[in-house]
Amino acid sequence: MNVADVRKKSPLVLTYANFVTPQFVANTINVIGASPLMSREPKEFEDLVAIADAVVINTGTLQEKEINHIIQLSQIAYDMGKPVILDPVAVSVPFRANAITQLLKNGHVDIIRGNAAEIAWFAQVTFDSQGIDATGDGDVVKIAQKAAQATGAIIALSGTCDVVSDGQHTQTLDVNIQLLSTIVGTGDALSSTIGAFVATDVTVENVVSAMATFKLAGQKATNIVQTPGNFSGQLLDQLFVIKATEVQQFINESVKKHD
Ligand SMILES: Nc1ncnc2c1ncn2[C@@H]1O[C@H](COP(=O)(O)OP(=O)(O)OP(=O)(O)O)[C@@H](O)[C@H]1O
Ligand SMILES: Cc1ncsc1CCO
Ligand SMILES: [Mg+2]
Repeated sequence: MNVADVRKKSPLVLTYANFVTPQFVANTINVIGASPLMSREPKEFEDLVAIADAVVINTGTLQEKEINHIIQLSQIAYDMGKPVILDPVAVSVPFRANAITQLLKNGHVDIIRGNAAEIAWFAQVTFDSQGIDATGDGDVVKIAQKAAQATGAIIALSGTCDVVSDGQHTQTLDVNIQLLSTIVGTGDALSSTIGAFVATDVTVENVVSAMATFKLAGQKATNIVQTPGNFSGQLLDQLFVIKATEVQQFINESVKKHD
């Protein structure tokens, strides 16, 4: 889907959110024309997944007792035919690595969205990080392709250069918008935005469409404001008004295919 389709369909995105950024994530989903809902209560997962169009699992503040909950949530989504997007925050930290290993083994994930260091963990490539941030350097195209092949999921690697790969088809969007990395939660918001854009179909094209919409909104925001506090609000405003036609033009000009 493109952003016009998202506004028409208004998909309900169910997010198992961390406790740091749910307000920003919910607002992002709302302004693009989709419908946000957050829950961490297993007793209502069946009912919520039944009405959801996509399920996003963010493990940013996961606790041990919740590992089984996210596995259960991903299985319910799979059984009901709803796409699952995983945001594996700081996955290289041992407790998190163990939780995600269990989720991949016993649950089901369609798309993994993370920064370069997080995606490198799935590809078994060394990449420097500092907690939630990727700080290293590496071949992000190769990393995304390897991670897709290792997991069977579509990979959405974000950063200066965004990369989307299913292991065979790979597309990149290399546009530097420094202010996007100053707001904590832009990655979390992007993961849930991807949920909205793949609600009807899990495809590389739909993931690229979500990432391009987000990045172009960021670029337009930096033409208006140059500081993080104002940028955060302006990013939401630009996501609210962005047109599918201008995103398509941005994709035509800036997305490269590496097949
Ligand atoms: N230097 C950069 N230039 C351009 N875009 C960037 C840059 N850094 C991040 N982004 C964009 O910011 C958004 C969030 O990606 P990022 O890789 O920072 O996620 P993250 O590390 O998971 O963030 P968070 O943990 O704060 O949610 C994406 O749309 C990505 O394209
Ligand atoms: C700062 C932080 N800590 C755990 S989750 C999170 C938000 C970024 O994903
Ligand atoms: Mg993140």
